[in-house]
Amino acid sequence: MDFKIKRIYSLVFVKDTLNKKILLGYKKRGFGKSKWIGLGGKLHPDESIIECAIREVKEEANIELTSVDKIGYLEYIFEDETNVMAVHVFSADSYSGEISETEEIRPEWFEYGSVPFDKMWPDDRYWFHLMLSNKRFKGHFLYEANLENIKIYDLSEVDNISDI
Ligand SMILES: CNc1ncnc2c1ncn2[C@@H]1O[C@H](COP(=O)(O)OP(=O)(O)OP(=O)(O)O)[C@@H](O)[C@H]1O
Repeated sequence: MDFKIKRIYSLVFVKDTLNKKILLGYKKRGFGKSKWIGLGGKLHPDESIIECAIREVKEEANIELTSVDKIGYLEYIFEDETNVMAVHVFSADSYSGEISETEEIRPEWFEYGSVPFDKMWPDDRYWFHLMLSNKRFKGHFLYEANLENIKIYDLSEVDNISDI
């Protein structure tokens, strides 16, 4: 039998909607090292996924989100791995404080048209346009064991947050 253990994560995209810019973080260590990613991380025991999103953004970029909107759900399966990553995706367009670099992440603003896909997780190319245009979506991606190639995937837009 093939048991999979689900690990739950938040993934937060802070947007400057006026200037059409998105905040990404250069991951300095750990899983996804040297990639540009959204902010976020593992759900801690006894916190909600929204609390997790807010905590991770504070830990990684030193800002306090004042609104978060749940916009997506993604599952990642890696060949030869027992863990499934279940990722709750959020967008946020208001915060307090000054964005600054932390031990784990170097945050930087990118114009919507200049997102560095070649230095990001390959699946981001599939759903980023949905996230940038405020669509809601869900999807599953099966990665080869090398963590570079996507073997199969599905992705769909959803109308309702409750369908995510
Ligand atoms: C495979 N394709 C992927 N595409 C897009 N984004 C991906 C991703 N895989 C992971 N992510 C995100 O990257 C962050 C890692 O978080 P990660 O560093 O592992 O968590 P956390 O900060 O809790 O860990 P440590 O405290 O360092 O152990 C987390 O937001 C997660 O959603």
